[in-house]
Amino acid sequence: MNFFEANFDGLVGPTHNYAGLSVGNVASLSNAKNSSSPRQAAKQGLSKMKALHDLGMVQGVLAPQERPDVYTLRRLGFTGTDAQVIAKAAKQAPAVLRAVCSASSMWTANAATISPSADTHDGKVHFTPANLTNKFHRSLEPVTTGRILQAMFRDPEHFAHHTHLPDNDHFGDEGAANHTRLCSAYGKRGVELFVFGRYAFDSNQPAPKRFPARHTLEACEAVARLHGLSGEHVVYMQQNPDVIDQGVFHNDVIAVGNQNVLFYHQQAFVDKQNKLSELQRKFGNDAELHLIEVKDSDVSVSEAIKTYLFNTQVITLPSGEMAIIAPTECQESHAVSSYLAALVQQHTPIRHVHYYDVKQSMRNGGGPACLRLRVALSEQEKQAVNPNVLMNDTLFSTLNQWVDKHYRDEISEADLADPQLLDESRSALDELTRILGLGSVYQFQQG
Ligand SMILES: NCCC[C@H](NC(=O)CCC(=O)O)C(=O)O
Repeated sequence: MNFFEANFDGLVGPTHNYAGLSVGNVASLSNAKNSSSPRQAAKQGLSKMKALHDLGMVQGVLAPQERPDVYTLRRLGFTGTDAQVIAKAAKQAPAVLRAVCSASSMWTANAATISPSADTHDGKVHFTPANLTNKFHRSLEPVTTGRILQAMFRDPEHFAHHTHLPDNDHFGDEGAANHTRLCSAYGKRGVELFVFGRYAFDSNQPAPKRFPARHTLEACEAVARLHGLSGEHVVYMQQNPDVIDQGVFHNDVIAVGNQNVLFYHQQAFVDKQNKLSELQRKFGNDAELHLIEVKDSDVSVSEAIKTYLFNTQVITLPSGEMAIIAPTECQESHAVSSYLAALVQQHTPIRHVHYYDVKQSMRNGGGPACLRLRVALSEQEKQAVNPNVLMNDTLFSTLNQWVDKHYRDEISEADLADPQLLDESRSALDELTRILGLGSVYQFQQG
């Protein structure tokens, strides 16, 4: 049977803005309060999806969330009509309003952790939405994420959905941004590498001092249990606390893997040699495991953060060769573009580099890899996916027209208080659920 990896990219929502909400994420803080372009952001994302589709990849779309989140504002004590709730929040708690307007669900690498059927105890694909507890604006995502994933992967014969982990920092879970699956082939049992930032129940262990470690070991272990993974095929690695303190808020800012390639920075991990040996042992001998380590002397951690060299997608093309999907920021950096030009000449499976402009997302700290959620599927499982969410030429033009119809060219901080924005967002999403055949996944549709 044919197996492959499908990428589900987050469609950028109509309220995309720069609110400086993510302490520890350098780009988010440095672009705080700049004006944004939701229309351009959505189109940049769609162009990347279409480009991957055109490269012969299976590409899907993950719908955005309803923002502003007036339900959360009501839980926080703001009352009246929806317009009054927004007006009161704008006046009394502008920082809270900014948070409930975030379009952060676009970074679907944080939507969930997914284990393909070859790895799980019951031969189903398992999904656990990430609770994203560390940031208030992101903690609003998991319930709707779970509903959207269920509307995309409906068939219980093939897909098992779990509830997100308990909403507490002890089980802080940032999803697939901290999860990498290595395997000799997509249909073969792989090694699932879970990367965490700190130990929740042991304060003697290393932890960052300046910026938060969002993801705990205990969350990783819980997801591995829920998905029925065998201990012999799981590796837990701690992220180097010093790099978290420099702004590496997720592992996918400093490492990325695909099949038999792990591409990472010299400073990415604690106890690196031992952990890489464990990974090599658990990976087995079916294929050669390529551990591509980037040295400080080639690319510094700060250059990696600035360019998002590791927030690239490493994909296997239909030809079997691998390509790196990189943001144009990598092309603009001499150190990084020359590193990549040399890399594709070496003896690794990575043979191509493609650059795409996702600047609207990059300014909030989200590169190509943040924008996608990977799901390894068999042909039969793919047949069971809601077909309306899969990218093709028609869906690409339908979604571009939909963006043109509903999205603003520009949003600044003051616009978030405009009650019209809620109406615009709801009519856009209502139409989107019809385009993507999702049913009533949003709270405003549930009456
Ligand atoms: N995987 C990339 C995630 C980026 C995301 N940025 C944000 O939420 C910034 C939002 C703002 O500041 O407006 C985060 O830090 O979780």
